[in-house]
Amino acid sequence: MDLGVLRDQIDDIDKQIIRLFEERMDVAEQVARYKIGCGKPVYDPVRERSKIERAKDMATSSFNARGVETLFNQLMAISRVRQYELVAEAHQDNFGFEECNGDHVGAKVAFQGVEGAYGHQATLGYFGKDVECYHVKTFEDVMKEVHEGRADYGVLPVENSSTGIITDVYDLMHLYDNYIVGEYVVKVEHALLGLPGTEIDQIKTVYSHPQGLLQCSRFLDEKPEWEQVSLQNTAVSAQKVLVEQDRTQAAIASPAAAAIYSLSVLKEKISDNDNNSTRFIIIRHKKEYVKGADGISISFELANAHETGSLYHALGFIIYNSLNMTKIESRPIQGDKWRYRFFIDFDGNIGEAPVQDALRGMAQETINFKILGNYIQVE
Ligand SMILES: O=C(O)C(=O)C[C@]1(C(=O)O)C=C[C@@H](O)C=C1
Repeated sequence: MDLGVLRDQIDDIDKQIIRLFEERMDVAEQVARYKIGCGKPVYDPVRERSKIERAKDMATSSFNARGVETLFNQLMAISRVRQYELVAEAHQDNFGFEECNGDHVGAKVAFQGVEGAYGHQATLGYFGKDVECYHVKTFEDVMKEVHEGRADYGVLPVENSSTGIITDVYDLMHLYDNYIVGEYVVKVEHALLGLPGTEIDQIKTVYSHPQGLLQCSRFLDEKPEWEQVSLQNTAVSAQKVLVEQDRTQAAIASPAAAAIYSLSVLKEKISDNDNNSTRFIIIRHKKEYVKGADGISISFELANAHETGSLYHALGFIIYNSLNMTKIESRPIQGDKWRYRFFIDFDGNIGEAPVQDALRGMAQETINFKILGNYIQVE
């Protein structure tokens, strides 16, 4: 047996496959034009399922039947991507998002916590001083302030570099009709704060946001006798220590909070990770994006989540449009056991054709699809 001869045979077969593939794609384009004309959706799962069953039946072994299934799944996925491209050319649409200049002078901005919280730092860092900022109690309150129009913008933490995503905010982003218009990263430098004159040995109770306690777990592991109490916010914790005037209490919060609440820094830099940073999103009750926006966030659910390749197919629209996916998270869907909602970030601007094509494809082939926003990413 000669390898060269066998490879020549494979090359000949491949040539035929390529010719037939191109012929198939030509017909798929005609189907797309027909569908554009009558408004029929590109994706037809019933046709795809019956097509795959028939194709499998034509195979002569069970191994080949599985191969045919994979092959036809891919062929039809590629065919759909091309069809979506043609749909995008026929209907340029920004999914209701409008380009804006991002001017926010005089705007009202809501953040969660109290003055001196990391959310406050993010607000000042992103907007500067020419906005009117105020604080509310919970993340959901921020969502409501923005949704009901009392605030023009809201500021919410979504992710910490050491502990991962802030799950409550992810879940809320899906529930409220608000959109991400920007992001800001705050370097989190936790410190142990107490009343002036307090010795570390006197401490019995330490307050912080659950994330603050988690992010300083190595330091806290050395103090097993301390009671750890979670509060809404790091700055609320500092405020509590000031109000209660009890030297057995301490707070984990920022040095900025120490200055605001007249506390002393008993020990600085107690985070497990020196590079501890929190990413905040800036939200609005408007579908808008600034020129140069280069990051898109979306969320969706899969109708057939337990079918092999369903997530892969949804993500195929990002890959086939040569877009760079930067993040994927999943969250359980409340009340729906073992079902998940996916949150995906990828690079791009909503005005660009490949982005519109990917969005249109995913919107049609997933359920509860939402474009969460298009904004300028922070490195
Ligand atoms: O038959 C159609 O409606 C097509 O668009 C063609 C095709 C295919 O490539 O076979 C592509 C997408 C549909 O989901 C089903 C099948």
